[in-house]
Amino acid sequence: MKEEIRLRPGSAEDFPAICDLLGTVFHEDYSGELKELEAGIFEADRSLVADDAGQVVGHTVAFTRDLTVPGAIVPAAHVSGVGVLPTHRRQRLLTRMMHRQLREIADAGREPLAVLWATETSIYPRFGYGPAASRLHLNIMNREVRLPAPPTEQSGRLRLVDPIADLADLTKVYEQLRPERVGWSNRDERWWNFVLADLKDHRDGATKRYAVVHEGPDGPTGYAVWRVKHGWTSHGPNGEVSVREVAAADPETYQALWRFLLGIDLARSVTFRLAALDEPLLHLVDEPRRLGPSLADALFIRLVDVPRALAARRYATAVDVVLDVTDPILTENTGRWRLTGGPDGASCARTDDPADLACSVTVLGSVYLGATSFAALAAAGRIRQLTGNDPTIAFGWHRQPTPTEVF
Ligand SMILES: CC(=O)SCCNC(=O)CCNC(=O)[C@H](O)C(C)(C)COP(=O)(O)OP(=O)(O)OC[C@H]1O[C@@H](n2cnc3c(N)ncnc32)[C@H](O)[C@@H]1OP(=O)(O)O
Repeated sequence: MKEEIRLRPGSAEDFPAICDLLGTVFHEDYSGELKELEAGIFEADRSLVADDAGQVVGHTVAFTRDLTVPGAIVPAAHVSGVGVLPTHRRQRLLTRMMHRQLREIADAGREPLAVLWATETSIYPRFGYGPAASRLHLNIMNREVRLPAPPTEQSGRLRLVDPIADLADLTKVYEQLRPERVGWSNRDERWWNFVLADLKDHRDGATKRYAVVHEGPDGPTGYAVWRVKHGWTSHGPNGEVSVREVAAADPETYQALWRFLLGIDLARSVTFRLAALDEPLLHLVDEPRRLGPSLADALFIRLVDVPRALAARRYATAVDVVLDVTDPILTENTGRWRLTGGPDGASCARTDDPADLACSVTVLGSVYLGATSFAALAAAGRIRQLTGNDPTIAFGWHRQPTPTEVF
């Protein structure tokens, strides 16, 4: 009789087989540079493999990182590297791996949240992950948009740097901004290397990565990272600038960086895949239409420990609401929870009081970052509002999340 496929913790010895599996499921070559890069962030003790008689046929990993949420930085399991071999699909291996991984995260007790990027939007809501942050993909006709003229008295200047050699400047800015930027993850040296990696296979004929730092009187106030793909048509130059990341501490820096990126010579388009839904550039150029925005999903959030997660973030206004939550996987989350709090903090505890609204744990994931409203989900029939006590405003936040990296 065939043995059941068993789930077991991964180990350093499994790493080559895991890379082979990721290469097969993501249709990418996971040998060479990419394998080395993955090795730098691999957490063997948080990887989970499906083992079919000694063959790795499924995998997932949870990276140990923190995530900025409204008003706080919270430990969040960053789930990634999910795949099942084509020969083993639709046999519930993903389902088993997701259930086990969530149970392990919950039992370890470090992280009240899990977060991921999905290859297909429909995969993860069934496991309690709600789409919590969207992004804009900008495809900018750079010659068709104008920014306001720069101020005559500029306090800063731009300096071309090497993204790796001058990492200290980028890190300084990133760390200064991170507490306020919902959707940002902490980056130690390993993660900076991962994010800024410049694999030849990923360049698609473009240049290496460049970076520019905006230097103010007291040090760096922002940076941008990009590359350019050379292009030429019968009309002349047709280069494409591909922006990886822009971070700016103030409006002058933001304008200076975008003026620079949109003005790169010999380029006729600028793409930026990780713009926020309320990206300030939309309010800066004279022709926002020419930014060519299209909507895409970004972060999915899973509340692993509902009361701890709800108490960890802050709320835009005072809130006192009883939520009736359903969680078929981590059943300890199921039941009624009273959330009280506001802009200075919150607490959440079990209650027998009647509920103001009833929803799934997936819905709580969707509203957690303040980007999706309870009211919109109620209008879609995803929430049952049972009383007039509607927490939509309290759960909102003044800025949309700004996802900065796909992990
Ligand atoms: C965070 C990340 O790493 S995202 C990366 C996800 N990985 C990929 O996209 C790589 C390519 N795909 C795969 O490796 C696999 O198809 C997986 C991992 C997505 C699914 O693995 P499986 O073991 O086949 O999933 P499983 O059998 O547990 O299916 C569970 C349910 O999800 C559904 N489902 C599975 N894959 C998909 C998909 N790609 N799109 C939509 N629904 C899906 C199944 O239909 C099933 O639904 P049901 O419970 O109603 O019957």
